Amino acid sequence: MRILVVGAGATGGFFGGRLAQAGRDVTFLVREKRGETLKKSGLNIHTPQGITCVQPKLVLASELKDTFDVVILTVKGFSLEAVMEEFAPAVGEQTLILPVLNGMHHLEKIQQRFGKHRAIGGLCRINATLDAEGQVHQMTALDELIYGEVDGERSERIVKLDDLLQNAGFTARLSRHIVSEMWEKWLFLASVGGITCLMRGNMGQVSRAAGGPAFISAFVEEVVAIVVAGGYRERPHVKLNTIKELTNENSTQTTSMYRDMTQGLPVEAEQILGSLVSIAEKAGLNTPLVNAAYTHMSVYQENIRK
Ligand SMILES: NC(=O)C1=CN([C@@H]2O[C@H](COP(=O)(O)OP(=O)(O)OC[C@H]3O[C@@H](n4cnc5c(N)ncnc54)[C@H](OP(=O)(O)O)[C@@H]3O)[C@@H](O)[C@H]2O)C=CC1
Ligand SMILES: CC(C)(CO)C(=O)C(=O)O
Repeated sequence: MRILVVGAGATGGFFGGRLAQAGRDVTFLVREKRGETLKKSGLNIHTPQGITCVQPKLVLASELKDTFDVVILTVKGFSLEAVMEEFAPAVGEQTLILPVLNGMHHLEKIQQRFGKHRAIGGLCRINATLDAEGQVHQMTALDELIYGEVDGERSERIVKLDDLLQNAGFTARLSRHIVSEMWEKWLFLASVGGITCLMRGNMGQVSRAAGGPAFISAFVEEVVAIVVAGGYRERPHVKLNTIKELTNENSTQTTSMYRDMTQGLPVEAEQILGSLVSIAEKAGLNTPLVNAAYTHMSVYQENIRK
C-alpha cells in the first residue's frame, strides 16, 4: 500500500520516518525548502534510544499525479485549507485520509472537501519537535498513533490499514471509539495548552504556584463543559483523572503549542482554543478562563506577525 505523509515536520517526520524504516512504501509531500534540507541531510530522527536517518522519498505538490492508498495528514491546523488543495490529486476513490491534527473541526473540513467516506478519525500522542536543522526529536517515550472509522465499524479497509501500521516502530492502535478519543484528546490538550501558555510554565510549576490547583481544576471544568456542549459524550472518570494528572506537582508536561510559543512560532490558537470559545458562545456558556487563554494567544499571534 502506498502512503503519502503530508508534511515532514515533528509528527510527520517521526511516524512517516518510522514507517519508511519499517519498509513501508512512504512518500512525503513537502514544500521546496523542507525538501532541500531532507535531500541534503536525510530525515534524522532523535529518540530516547538514539539517532536514526532515513533517505525519504519526496514529492512536491506540483509533481503529484498518482493517487495513494493512505494519506497521513500531519500539518498544523492553520495550514489545512491550503494543503487540502495541494494533496487533492493524491486522493482517489479508495484513498483513506488519516489526520493526526489536534482539535475536532478539521475532520469536518476534510469530509466536506473529499467526501464523508474518505476521512477516518485519528490522533497521535507524542512529544516531538524539530530543531534548528530541521531534525526530528522525539522527546519522551510516548509514540502512539490511534485511528478508526468515524462510526466505529471494524471495516475491511480499517483492518487493512491497521495491518499496515502495526509493527512499524511505534505504538499503533485501532480504536472503535475514535471520535470520543479525539474529544478526550482535545479536552486534555486544550487544558494543558491553555494553562501552560497562559501561565508560562509547565504543569508542575502551575500546580506548585499559589492558587495553581484551583485554577487548573476550574480551567478543566470549563473545557469539559464546552466539549460536552460540542457533542462529546462525557465519561465521568475522564474529568477527574485529567484534573488529578494535571495537578501533579512533579509534572513536566507541556504541549506542542507551548513549545511553539516559547520558540516564537505560529500556534494553533484558533484550532485548539478559538474553536472551544465558539462552541461555548453558541451554547451560551460562561467560560472566562478559556476565553482568557484564547485572547492571550491571539495577542501572541499578532505580536509574532509584526
Ligand atoms: N509535535 C507534537 O508533539 C504533537 C503535535 N500534534 C499535532 O499534530 C499536528 C502537526 O504538528 P507538528 O508535526 O508538531 O507540526 P510541525 O510544524 O512540526 O510540522 C508541520 C509540517 O507541515 C508542513 N507543511 C505545512 N504546509 C504544507 C504544505 N502546503 N505542503 C507540505 N508541507 C506542509 C510544514 O512544512 P514547512 O517546513 O514547509 O513549513 C511542517 O514541516 C498539529 O495539529 C499538532 O497540534 C499532536 C500531538 C503531538
Ligand atoms: C497531548 C500532547 C501534549 C501529547 O500528545 C499533544 O498532543 C501536543 O503536545 O500537541
